[in-house]
Amino acid sequence: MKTIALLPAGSVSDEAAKHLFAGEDHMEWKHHRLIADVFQSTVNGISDYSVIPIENTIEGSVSLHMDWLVHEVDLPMQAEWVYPSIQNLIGRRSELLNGTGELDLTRIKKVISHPVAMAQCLQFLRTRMPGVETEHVSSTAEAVRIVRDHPGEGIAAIGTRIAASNNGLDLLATEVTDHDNNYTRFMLVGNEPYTARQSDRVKTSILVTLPEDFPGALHQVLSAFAWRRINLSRIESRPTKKKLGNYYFYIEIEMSLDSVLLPAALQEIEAIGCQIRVLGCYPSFTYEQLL
Ligand SMILES: O=C(O)C(=O)Cc1ccccc1
Repeated sequence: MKTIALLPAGSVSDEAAKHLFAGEDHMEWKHHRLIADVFQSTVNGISDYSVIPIENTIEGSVSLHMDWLVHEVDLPMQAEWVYPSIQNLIGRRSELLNGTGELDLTRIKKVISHPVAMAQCLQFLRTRMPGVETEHVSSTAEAVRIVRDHPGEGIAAIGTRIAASNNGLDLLATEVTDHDNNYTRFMLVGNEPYTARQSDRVKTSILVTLPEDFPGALHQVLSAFAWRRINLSRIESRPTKKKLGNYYFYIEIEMSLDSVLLPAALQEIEAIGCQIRVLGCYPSFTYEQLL
């Protein structure tokens, strides 16, 4: 049996996780309100894996979660997959009717949601509810729960269909994300390899800290991959949190650590004085692969 820690039932993470483990029996789901508690559950051995949203088509990196993976916990990455998030505006229809019985979204005083979900719907909010107050909460599922528990206060949530139905609320508007092709990338982290499915695409994620006072160090790092024709799918700089102006680079490599080429490239990078931390080597799944 596998135990998975994740955000609450009805969150996008919940939908996405069911998708990765579709067809698996004997799963136990441990839902947590806060992403910190999701991580902690796996660190403490209460769950085998944590499900972490790490990147979104519109918002880019979910920096808070990436930083947790780097600074707060040491849990290897075991699988990544993408999932389309479809967001909806959720509330109580009966509280928002105008004199002629029509739904009037401008009666909504405040919209609450997870910051990534909110960012996906900003245009919608701006055009349909100009000037509406917005507030971030820990997940879309939590937002819907708050709306359920505060009737008559003019609050609506952005969240999933399933969360609306779980909480007996109405879909005030469906599919309210500003762009189609709105995907979120999720990472499964934990101490055991993920073996439920195989993918022919295997990636390796590393953190590279450059030596100080070494002009052109980043160029050398990149060239170690370039001349071997190793493809990189992401490179991002993040503060080390130790000194202002010090950064590490998060790099995703389209190659397994078991290959001949990649360990050689990493050795070359270490030889110029860089520090490397391998965050994981894992299968990568597209949405279609998991259908
Ligand atoms: O809040 C949720 O439902 C989450 O799982 C986080 C999230 C929010 C929006 C897109 C993807 C993940």
